[in-house]
Amino acid sequence: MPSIDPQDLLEQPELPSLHSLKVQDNQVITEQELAQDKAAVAHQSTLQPEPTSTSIAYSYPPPPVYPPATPTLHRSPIAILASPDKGRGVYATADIPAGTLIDISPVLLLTNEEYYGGGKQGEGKGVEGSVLRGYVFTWKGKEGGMALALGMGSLFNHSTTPNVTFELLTSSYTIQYTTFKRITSGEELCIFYGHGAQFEGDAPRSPTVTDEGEWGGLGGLEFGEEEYKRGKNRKKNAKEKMEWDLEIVPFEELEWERVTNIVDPENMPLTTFPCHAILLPARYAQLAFSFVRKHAARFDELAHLKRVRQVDPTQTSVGADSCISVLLFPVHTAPSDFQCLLASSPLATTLAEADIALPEVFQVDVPATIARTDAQAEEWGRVWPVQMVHIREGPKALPRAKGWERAKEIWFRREAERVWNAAKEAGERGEHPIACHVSDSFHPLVHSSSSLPLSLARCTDTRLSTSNILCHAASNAIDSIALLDRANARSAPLIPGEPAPYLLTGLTVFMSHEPCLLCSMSLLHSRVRELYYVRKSPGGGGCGSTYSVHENEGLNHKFEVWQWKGGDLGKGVGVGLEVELDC
Ligand SMILES: C[S@@+](CC[C@H](N)C(=O)[O-])C[C@H]1O[C@@H](n2cnc3c(N)ncnc32)[C@H](O)[C@@H]1O
Repeated sequence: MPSIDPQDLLEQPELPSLHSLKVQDNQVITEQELAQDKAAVAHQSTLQPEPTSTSIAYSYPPPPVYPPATPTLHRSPIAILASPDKGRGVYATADIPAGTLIDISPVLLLTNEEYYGGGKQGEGKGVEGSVLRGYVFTWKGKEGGMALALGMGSLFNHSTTPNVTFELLTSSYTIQYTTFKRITSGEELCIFYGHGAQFEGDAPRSPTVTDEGEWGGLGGLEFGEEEYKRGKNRKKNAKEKMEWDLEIVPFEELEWERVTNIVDPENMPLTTFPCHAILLPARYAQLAFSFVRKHAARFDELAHLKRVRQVDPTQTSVGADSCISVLLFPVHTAPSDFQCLLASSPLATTLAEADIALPEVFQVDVPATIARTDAQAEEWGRVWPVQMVHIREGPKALPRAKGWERAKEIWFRREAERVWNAAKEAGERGEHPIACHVSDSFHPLVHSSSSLPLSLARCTDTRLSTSNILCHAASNAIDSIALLDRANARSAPLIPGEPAPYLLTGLTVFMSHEPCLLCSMSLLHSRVRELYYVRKSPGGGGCGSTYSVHENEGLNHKFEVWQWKGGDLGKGVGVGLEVELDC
């Protein structure tokens, strides 16, 4: 455990807070070296430790031998396992993305008096002489002294190439641990105790950070897509790459299809229903309208249609100069005795007075909906003249999306692969093979194929291991986001106008399988922006299979849902995990 605190070193150079301080190699440390050391350790807290040739070493006692695994009730995908040479260690039980807050440990403060037992530093009196020497952090709060992290926080081992950073939060008396690289399942989670950390039993060494490249920080997410690599290699400069990123992949070429029952009105095919109509000389039209108004169940049923159609008089037996067809009633709502009513109507009387026989009523198919484009109006108008209302015209109309930016398309494919593999791994661990990942949403202004949205939570179903039927993957993910929010660990949105962090507002969810009805409702209540799943869950899915929670008219939030249709192309996404949802 780092018994050295960056602030402490900076503020109290004469009293570096080492528990067992020995000077290695060089007996004398120059001020310059000390300053370098302080800067290097301070830098560690900003995830950028610098290699140093420091000769300070901190001696840690060897650990006792522990059982292979220590039980713990923990929400992060981490476990306490015996490490080959470091006692116990903290290990990832699932892939954890960079930037995931994995633990918040409360601390127990010890005064300097208690810690040093009234003696001097290095004398080994008091707590310093106990095994806790290897566990305390130098506390930088106003109280000073030492802090013992309770729980998981005391179990992170040291590495010169750590993957977890920590922050001492003096106001809440906690320490927060956050991954700063992507961690694969099974990997040990280590922090950096400080340059010069020396473990008893180690051969004397001059600690150095050998692989600077390992330090990625939050911005250094790797990007493994073949397509991207190919594209990137092809593109010579930043401008070319940006253009390549922003090229639009048309909807028809995407490996995803939208799960929706809502038909896009502009692409809607012509549908019709039968209507009763009558052929009349035009001057009697008003009488026909009055008749319809008097007897129609609902007059507005035909509001999207023009009520009359011009007819070529040479084609009719009515024999009028201007002849029209007039719509009377839709067949399905016409009064059953309307022919009798018509025969005794003012229209019939007036026609008789003009010595015109009452024309026969005939049936005609008419468009079932209003036209939304000029093309629809023209095509459908040949069936029967139809009203038209443009929905995407005028100065405020947004241009219609034709597809996704290539970078976005690559991201979605990669996330589909990741969530599918996470589900597979969960299955191999004996869980239900279902996974759910939550990320910031893609925005072409701030993201590119080499700077993709940040992943915020990666969870799998844990119903079996927790014996808790509520621990579905999506519920676990919603919980993880709530954990981040409780810790105030989410950053403000980068894009102006984007919602501030609140539940899953503005976030994108990837799932291996369509969520069950319960999880679909949880996602809806969480105000999720969009959901992408690989496989449908025909037995109990709530976003397309048994129900479409995401576009239910009666609910106060809607979100887009897309399903992977890439089949088993690529890397086997969508193959081999049949899941029977039991709810
Ligand atoms: C904070 S504890 C870490 C948890 C500890 N391994 C345990 O089982 O309780 C620090 C102790 O772990 C051991 N340790 C941590 N990092 C180590 C490393 N890189 N090599 C050897 N031992 C290490 C040392 O015994 C040290 O005193």
